[in-house]
Amino acid sequence: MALLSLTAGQLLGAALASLLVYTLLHIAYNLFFHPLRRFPGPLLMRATRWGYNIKRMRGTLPFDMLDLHQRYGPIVRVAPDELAFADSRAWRDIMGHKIGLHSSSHSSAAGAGVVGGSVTGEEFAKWDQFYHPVPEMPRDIVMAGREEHQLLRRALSHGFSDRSMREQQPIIKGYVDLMIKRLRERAGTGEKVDVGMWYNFTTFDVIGDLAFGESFGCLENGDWHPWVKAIFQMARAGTLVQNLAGYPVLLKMLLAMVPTSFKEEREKHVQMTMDKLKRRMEGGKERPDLIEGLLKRADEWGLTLEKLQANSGVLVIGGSETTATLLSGVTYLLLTNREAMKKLTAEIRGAFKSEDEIDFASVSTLSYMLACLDEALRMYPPVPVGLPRVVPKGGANIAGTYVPENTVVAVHQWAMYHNEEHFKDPFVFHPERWLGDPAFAGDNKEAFQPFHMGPRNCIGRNLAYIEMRLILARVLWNFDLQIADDSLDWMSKQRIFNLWEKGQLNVYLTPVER
Ligand code: HEM
Repeated sequence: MALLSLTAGQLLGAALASLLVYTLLHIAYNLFFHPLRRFPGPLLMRATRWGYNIKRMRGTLPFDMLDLHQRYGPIVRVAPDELAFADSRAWRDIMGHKIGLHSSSHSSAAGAGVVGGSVTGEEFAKWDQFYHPVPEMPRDIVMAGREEHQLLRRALSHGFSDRSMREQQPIIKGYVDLMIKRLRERAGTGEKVDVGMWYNFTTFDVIGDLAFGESFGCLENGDWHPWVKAIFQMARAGTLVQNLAGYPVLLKMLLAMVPTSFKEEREKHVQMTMDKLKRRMEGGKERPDLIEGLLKRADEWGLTLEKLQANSGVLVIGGSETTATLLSGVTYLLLTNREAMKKLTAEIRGAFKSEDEIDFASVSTLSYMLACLDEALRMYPPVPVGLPRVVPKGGANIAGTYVPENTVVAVHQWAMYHNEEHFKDPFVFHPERWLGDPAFAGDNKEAFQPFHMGPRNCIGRNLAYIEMRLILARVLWNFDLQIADDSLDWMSKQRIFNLWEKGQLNVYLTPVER
């Protein structure tokens, strides 16, 4: 027995020693022989991916990226095989690589022009360890490979066209009406209201309806739907899964440790969305929503219900949390910049004679509001992290620098937009910078790509703008807002686990008497 345990002990020792030697050799390779060895970065990040992973787990990665760029310059080696770029040329080089396509403009149909474009060169693939860390999960449009992506994008683009959006107006307006009604019930009572939560309820109900044919009932019930709640609960766990994606054995062990109750809960949610989708399908294919285009092609392409459900789900996550985040951000920034709030309130209240006049077309004429939204997108980008791509075979030139194939590359939005190289007074809310104020003539607007560019840019960009404009206009038409003391440092105390961990944004609402 003693001999056996000694042998086992020796075996364990040998295994540990081999692991140690392997790790040291690996670190030595990363530091002295790796093709990226000439790029600057902190020792721990160049030596192992754990430097990066720890920052991600702490929820500070996007902020740390700014420090790293300030210390090491516009290209930083943030992991042995990964570079971060703070040079605006990198957007086009990474996202629009060798592709004769343009980034969408405010007036283009949700980037739909990109859909019809022809891809002539090698696209930078999305990095699976970030986008698809659990191989068993079905791929949706965001994580699909190039060919599948093109098909899905073409089918979905129909629902994002100007015409579809006009037809969706009554659906969206219905939820905004309900949001205002709910806020009115709570306004003027002296009770503070978590306005961020109400924005989330509204955008989830809107996109839930447009993607699944039914809302989540958040506004109706004044409460989070479990499916929506689960997204936030998953955010932190998601970063852990991403960190372990490079270690399949550890990842399997982690996934095996997930409690059965949690798995059951997840199954329940999947089933619930499947049921919603089935009801949507039974209602017929013709409905001016976001999923109609895909349903029409489902039979022809042999799309499974699972695939349809994954794509509806990603529309909800991609389209709701982002929009609600920006609405919370712009509200906070206006509440803490009284002059801007005064100007915007005057613009909205001076533009309309009655609330009925506030619609898709009329809100699009409010230029100060657009500047406020853009400035909020700069200071509080809903996608603050860098979304990693992989350099294709043969390598590529990015921002004037040759980068070898298989390198993971990303532009980190929050860090890019708070960099003085690109924006004057980056930590101050200045909507005027988007209105041609000469004081900001030196700003580098090319650096600003909150919806990304190229064939995989945000398909919902125009929908997002219209929704944000409509909701903000209606809120400021109806209420005077004052921030509650416990939310004064709302923005500065947040951390980021892919998504902003927003916390409550408490305000006092006073109905405007007319
Ligand atoms: C302020 C709001 C929004 C922001 C900042 C935003 C940002 C982005 C970004 C940065 C991407 C690129 C993701 C990547 O490279 O992997 C993206 C993709 C996408 N967004 Fe948005 N988004 C917003 C609103 C919306 C809305 C309202 C929808 C509609 C449901 C939507 C649906 C999508 C979809 C489906 C994709 C994937 C497109 C593709 O891969 O072809 N987004 N978004």
